[in-house]
Amino acid sequence: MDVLDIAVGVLRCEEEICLSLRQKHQSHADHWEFPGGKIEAGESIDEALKREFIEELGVQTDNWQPLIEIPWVYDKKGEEVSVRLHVYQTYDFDGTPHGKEGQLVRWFNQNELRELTFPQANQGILTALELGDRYAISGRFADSEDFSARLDKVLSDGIKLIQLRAKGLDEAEVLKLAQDNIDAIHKAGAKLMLNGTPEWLAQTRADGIQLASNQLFEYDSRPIGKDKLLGASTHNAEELTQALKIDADFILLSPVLPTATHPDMDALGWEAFAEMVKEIPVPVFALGGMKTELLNQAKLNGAQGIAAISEFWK
Ligand SMILES: Nc1nc2c([nH]c(=O)n2[C@@H]2O[C@H](COP(=O)(O)OP(=O)(O)OP(=O)(O)O)[C@@H](O)[C@H]2O)c(=O)[nH]1
Repeated sequence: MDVLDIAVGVLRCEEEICLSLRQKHQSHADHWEFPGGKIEAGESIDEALKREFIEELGVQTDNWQPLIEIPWVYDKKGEEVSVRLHVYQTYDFDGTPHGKEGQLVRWFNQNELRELTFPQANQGILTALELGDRYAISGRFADSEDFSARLDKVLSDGIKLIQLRAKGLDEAEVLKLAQDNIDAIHKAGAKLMLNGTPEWLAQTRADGIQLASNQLFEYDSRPIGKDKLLGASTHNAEELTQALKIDADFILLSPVLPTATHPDMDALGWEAFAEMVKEIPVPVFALGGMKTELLNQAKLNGAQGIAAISEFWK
């Protein structure tokens, strides 16, 4: 099947994002979209974005940075159409965006986006915009006071996504840790993922659950509501497929590099990681041997960012 390569641009101004409403004669009529369009033969993604923003919105743009790449297959009047959305973002533009093709163009605050109707493939873009590029997983701690102190350090480092993982503790102890620390996490504008079950999640104000790879196969469909985040931990193609089947919002793929936490597992390496991520329409964090200085390399290989225990949990 031929794949249509589409350049998609997230134009940002402080907390706001510029969207266009698709018109009656287009597919996905009356859905909001990030402006963009098909990449023409011989054009780079950057050139396509600059051209589309002049043609559709009358603005000059620059400094486009990659956000996420989304492979998707749409059904168009009974025929399968395969697209690859190359999603980039920028804050750098000149002029006032307006609908040059008669379309409605509007700025929305980022936290209004979940209320709007988008083409289905855009779910991964919304998640990519909401999650940061560093995901801290809790490691060792002596007691609850020590946990809070280490968590404070993570938050003061500006990390916005944290997983509470405490394998030695029972349900009541994990839930208590979540309850005792959730206000500090939310105050810092961060989100808490529980390494646990949907039942645990229901008893807390945590923002989502992170399912271990073996848990993924306990479900045939998404085990929690859309108002919470579903993270899936994976190591191979089979687990990735299952993660998508149960509608995970984002994925951890590991081990990318050798890691002391799982010395028995072979590392994937960046090349295999990038190949696998290319097939995934939601954000994927690289895990295993990750260090802050590898963040750019992770992004170049298609990752949302890096996840780590020892690098972030000091
Ligand atoms: N520009 C843009 N396209 C998107 C988004 N999400 C998404 O699935 N797409 C899909 O990517 C394709 C965009 O192609 P286009 O903008 O050049 O073409 P078009 O509207 O004339 O396409 P059509 O032939 O599907 O009506 C469409 O199939 C569209 O549904 C998005 O946020 N922005």
